[in-house]
Amino acid sequence: MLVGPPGAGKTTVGTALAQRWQLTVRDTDADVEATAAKPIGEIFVDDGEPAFRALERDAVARAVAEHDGVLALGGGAVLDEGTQSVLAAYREAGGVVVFLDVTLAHAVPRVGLNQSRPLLLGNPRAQWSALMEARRPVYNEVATVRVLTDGLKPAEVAEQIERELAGLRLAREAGEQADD
Ligand SMILES: Nc1ncnc2c1ncn2[C@@H]1O[C@H](COP(=O)(O)OP(=O)(O)OP(=O)(O)O)[C@@H](O)[C@H]1O
Ligand SMILES: O=C(O)C1=C[C@@H](O)[C@@H](O)[C@H](O)C1
Ligand SMILES: [Mg+2]
Repeated sequence: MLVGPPGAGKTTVGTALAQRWQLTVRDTDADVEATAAKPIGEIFVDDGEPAFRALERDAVARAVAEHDGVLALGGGAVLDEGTQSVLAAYREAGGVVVFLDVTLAHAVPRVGLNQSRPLLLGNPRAQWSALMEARRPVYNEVATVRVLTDGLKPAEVAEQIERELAGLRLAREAGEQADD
């Protein structure tokens, strides 16, 4: 499962990982849009952020229950307490949550002025910065591992995630042997 701020590359890297591992990727933003039958920007304008967050909460719970593959979460999904419990259960069951990290200087060119991110409208730089300052502790809290994506191509991020997963697997196996 990939979490992180807008522009971290959750959708892009999630797709790359799914291709590498011959799995499918599920993106909760796409699920919310399918449920609402309109783009995220329109949900925010027509129905407001609380309505979007309620759809997102359900989308994450359904995705975790139904999908056995790569999961990319919407950037703000982890703020919801119900979702935090779902993620805790996911980790408890052996699922790995990866915090795709990125700094402002690298995130802004990636998100650009794209109108599809309603929370960044106006001043994307200031909005992204404020949002990340508030969320960074939450991303760290819910994640099993953190991967800094600055200066890395999506394929290189995917390789770094594979290395982190291999390290985790070794640590878990060593822990199991120590328990025996
Ligand atoms: N490591 C990277 N290096 C350069 N560009 C990247 C990288 N990862 C993603 N991008 C580009 O940045 C843009 C945003 O990426 P993406 O949509 O995957 O981010 P996201 O984390 O899913 O954002 P959101 O939270 O808004 O869904 C895309 O144009 C993508 O091609
Ligand atoms: O960071 C956020 O709060 C968001 C990120 C996107 O993935 C979308 O879920 C939406 O634009 C809100
Ligand atoms: Mg995305």
